[in-house]
Amino acid sequence: MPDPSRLIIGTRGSPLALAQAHETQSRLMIAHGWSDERLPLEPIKTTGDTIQDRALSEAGGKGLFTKELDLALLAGAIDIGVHSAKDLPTKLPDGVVIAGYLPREDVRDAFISRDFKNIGDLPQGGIVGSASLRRQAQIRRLRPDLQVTLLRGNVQTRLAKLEHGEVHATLLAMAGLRRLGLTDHVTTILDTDDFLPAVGQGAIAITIRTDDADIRKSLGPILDAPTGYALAAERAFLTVLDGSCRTPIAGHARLIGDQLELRGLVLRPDGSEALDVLRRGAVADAAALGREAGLDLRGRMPAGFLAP
Ligand SMILES: NCc1[nH]cc(CCC(=O)O)c1CC(=O)O
Repeated sequence: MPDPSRLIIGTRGSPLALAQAHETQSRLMIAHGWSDERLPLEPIKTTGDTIQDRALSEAGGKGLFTKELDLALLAGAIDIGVHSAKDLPTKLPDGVVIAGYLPREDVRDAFISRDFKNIGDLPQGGIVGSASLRRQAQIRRLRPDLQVTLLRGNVQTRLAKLEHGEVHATLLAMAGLRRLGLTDHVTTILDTDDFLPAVGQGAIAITIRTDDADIRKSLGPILDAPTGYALAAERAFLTVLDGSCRTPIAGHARLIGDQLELRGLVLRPDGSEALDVLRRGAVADAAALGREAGLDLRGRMPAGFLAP
């Protein structure tokens, strides 16, 4: 086993990002018996962290959260990047690859409200806050009468805005709430059959320099193979459909025995139309499964379905 004197963990500075970096750090400490001094955290501010006034889909999308970490990795300022897999673009810069994923957390979304039990219980014309096109479109699909407003900021900020009555309800990933110890706020957990998560939701991806065999080896014991298969299918699915980050897309794969099952969904932003796909296949063909599911959906889409 390679034994670097230090393995620098790059992370964003948000509370959720730091929680994920700490989880990575403690898994490495346990796996190798290393001290935390050998696994320093290096918080890095990203462009995405500084944009608060617009939807990120307008400002340039997912890469805004990862570019600075990619550059730090390539410059050798950090040895690994810890990311929410959900926020990682399908295409990473040359020289950066995903080494793998930590065991996946809860993939589901949570409905959170002070006064109402679930989406169906919200009053006519009620206000739901979410910055996610996927959540906005699925809410509109279920309840065309609701008003959906942009609710940005980190998880704690959004919960505070809900508390102050800015919106009747919001949706957040269970994974983030669990990692932050905030599950007390959850009103109802939404089943994946009713509300499909984002590709990668609940998974932590670790990026490395492509040629860094030693670091890759050090990560081996903490990476989770089943999560890797599911994410290979989901990310291949997203890659086929990823013409625009303004298209609401959802996708979730899970292992059933040695089979992988993938559900995918694309919607019009106003929720007026949705197309879904369900595929099963061998784990070994995870990426092909995802690609075929994406191509299937693409073939069924009416012209103009994918936002430009
Ligand atoms: N885009 C923000 C983001 N990125 C990852 C998570 C939560 C953790 C996860 O989904 O893995 C969140 C917050 C949320 O969607 O509630």
